[in-house]
Amino acid sequence: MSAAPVITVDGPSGAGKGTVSHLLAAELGWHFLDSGALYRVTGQACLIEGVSWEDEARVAEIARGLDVSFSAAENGEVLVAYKGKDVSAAIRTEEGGRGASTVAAIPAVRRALLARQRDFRRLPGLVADGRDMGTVVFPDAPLKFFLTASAAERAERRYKQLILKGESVSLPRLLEDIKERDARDSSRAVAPLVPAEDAVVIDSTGADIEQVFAQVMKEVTLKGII
Ligand SMILES: Nc1ncnc2c1ncn2[C@@H]1O[C@H](COP(=O)(O)OP(=O)(O)O)[C@@H](O)[C@H]1O
Ligand SMILES: Nc1ccn([C@@H]2O[C@H](COP(=O)(O)OP(=O)(O)O)[C@@H](O)[C@H]2O)c(=O)n1
Repeated sequence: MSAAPVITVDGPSGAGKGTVSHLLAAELGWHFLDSGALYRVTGQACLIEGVSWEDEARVAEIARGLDVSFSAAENGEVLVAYKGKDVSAAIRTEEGGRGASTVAAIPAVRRALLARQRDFRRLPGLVADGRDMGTVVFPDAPLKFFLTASAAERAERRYKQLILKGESVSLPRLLEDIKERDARDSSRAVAPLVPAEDAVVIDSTGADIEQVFAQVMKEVTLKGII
């Protein structure tokens, strides 16, 4: 039997990857991989276990043995647990994002999480959201997207999202954070954030979710996936 098909959705923070990937997985009835959540849980596990994000050997050890589980809440939201304890809210904070991008720069951490990500590939198909889904984890995916938008617009989207969750955040600080994270993700030696050569690049600056999703569905149809 041939491997299940994969559609990859990569791009920087706040580009709309999670939103578009969820919509696409629901539309196709496919599985969904939130690879960022694995890096976020690794960062969170370090905080819980008292391991510094900079201690590469110990962080890699945590990633190798990561006791993480995903389940669906009654309201349809995805619950993420570490050692059986709900960490869904903690991993989505600004600090959670910083931790994730710090531990994600450690090559041994990326190696440790590779097989775990590939295990999500199951029939009828997988939508995979991340930074290196199309370049490293699923290079043979038949359809790859790279979503992007200006840093200012992505910071504003993130600002609204965190304010709605009741976090007190400042827009200038978020913009700095996004630029810092872009630089760290793009310049790291292993699996840097770059579009795959065969990716469809969509810049959503000034476009709303419906417009972006329509563009994505057009490509899905062109590829004959539906
Ligand atoms: N094209 C868009 N226009 C406006 N807001 C968007 C768009 N795409 C996503 N958003 C909003 O921006 C925020 C970040 O989107 P998200 O999908 O979490 O991005 P990513 O997964 O790339 O970090 C969410 O609140 C989402 O509703
Ligand atoms: N495939 C992936 C996914 C996330 N990451 C890292 O994990 C961090 C958090 O990822 P995310 O997708 O949850 O974050 P957002 O794009 O939603 O801000 C990113 O800043 C990346 O540094 C990665 O390196 N590779």
